[in-house]
Amino acid sequence: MQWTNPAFDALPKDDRHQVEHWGQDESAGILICAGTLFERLIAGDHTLVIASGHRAAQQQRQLMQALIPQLQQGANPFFALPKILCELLGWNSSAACTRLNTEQIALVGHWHNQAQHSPRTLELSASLAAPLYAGHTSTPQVQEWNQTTTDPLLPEKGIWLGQSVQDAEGTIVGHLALWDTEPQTSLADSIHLLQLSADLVGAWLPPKPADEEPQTFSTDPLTHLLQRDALDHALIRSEKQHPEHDYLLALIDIDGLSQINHELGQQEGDRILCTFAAKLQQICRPNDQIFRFGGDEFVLLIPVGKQPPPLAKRLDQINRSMAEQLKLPFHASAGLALMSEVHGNSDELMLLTNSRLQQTKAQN
Ligand SMILES: Nc1nc2c(ncn2[C@@H]2O[C@H](COP(=O)(O)OP(=O)(O)OP(=O)(O)O)[C@@H](O)[C@H]2O)c(=O)[nH]1
Repeated sequence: MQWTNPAFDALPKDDRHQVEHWGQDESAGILICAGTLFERLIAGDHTLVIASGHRAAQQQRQLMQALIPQLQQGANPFFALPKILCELLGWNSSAACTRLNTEQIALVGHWHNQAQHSPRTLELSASLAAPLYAGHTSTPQVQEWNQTTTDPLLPEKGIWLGQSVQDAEGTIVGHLALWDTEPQTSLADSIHLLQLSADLVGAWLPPKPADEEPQTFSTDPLTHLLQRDALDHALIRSEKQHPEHDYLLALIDIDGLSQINHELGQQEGDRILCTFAAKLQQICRPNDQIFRFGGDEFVLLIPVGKQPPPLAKRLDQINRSMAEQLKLPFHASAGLALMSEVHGNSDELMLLTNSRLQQTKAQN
């Protein structure tokens, strides 16, 4: 048997002998040598030896080591992954988006030039990822371009890789992307890691409860958020899951929307409602639920792990970022309460959050 292959030739002499010897021995199917995994496929008289890149395996391990602890601490995988992928693969930019509705996606994680950038809502039709959402495909997309594109994130030229994220039922719920003007990394390694990341996120997303009839709920035409009927349903479900699982309910109310409408017009009021809704969505982790409860009221229903999430701090950040973005004074008040405080009674939970909201508003 003659062994010819640049990768094989690059092995130290002793390792080459070991691989050659193993290649002729038909008893064992796998060899690990010099950190590389060799696998043998036999078809008739022909033997094909496949070496799985040592580097790919290392990158996969590093991905798990970086991502899993963050997931355990309650991080949103869509927020965490772009930084992890850029640092592992050496690309300049990465994004992880979730589908908001048929026209919009939420840019949840955005790592660019070694910094995390703010979440925002993007138009799906302008994104290079639009074809990923059009068909139920798990095939990655590769695009190279030399002129300005419609995608607001992309530079004037470069290479873009995109991979859809599907939930357990195969529904496309978002995508991951990498781009760079001149990528220095192997495209094959990058695609491979992007696919693995998408599979991990898909597996991490909460499964839809099997014991329930699928139900459709109305969405609010302005913000595309679920409404009161869906909140009632979610509260009954969380009531049933208590006391094994606790939930944090937040009732959030934009202060002075009627004044904004009066001074700046209804359209500006609408824009503020949509921007605020998108920012609330961006702080939601995969198991969190968000609803538009009334005109200027929103509700978050959040499963609580070992500790309640730092929601009050996140809402403060949203207030600051709204004021900065709108260049207007902006404040939304919140009343928070745990299901365990009211012994699993969701009606009382709503009353408690409402009274806390009123207390907070009275102090502002
Ligand atoms: N632009 C816009 N305004 C809305 C919408 N739905 C409700 N509103 C307005 O939101 C305001 C809600 O009134 P209030 O409950 O008094 O709230 P507020 O003016 O924010 O006052 P506080 O909540 O007490 O701070 C009303 O003026 C409604 O017209 C909407 O979809 N778009």
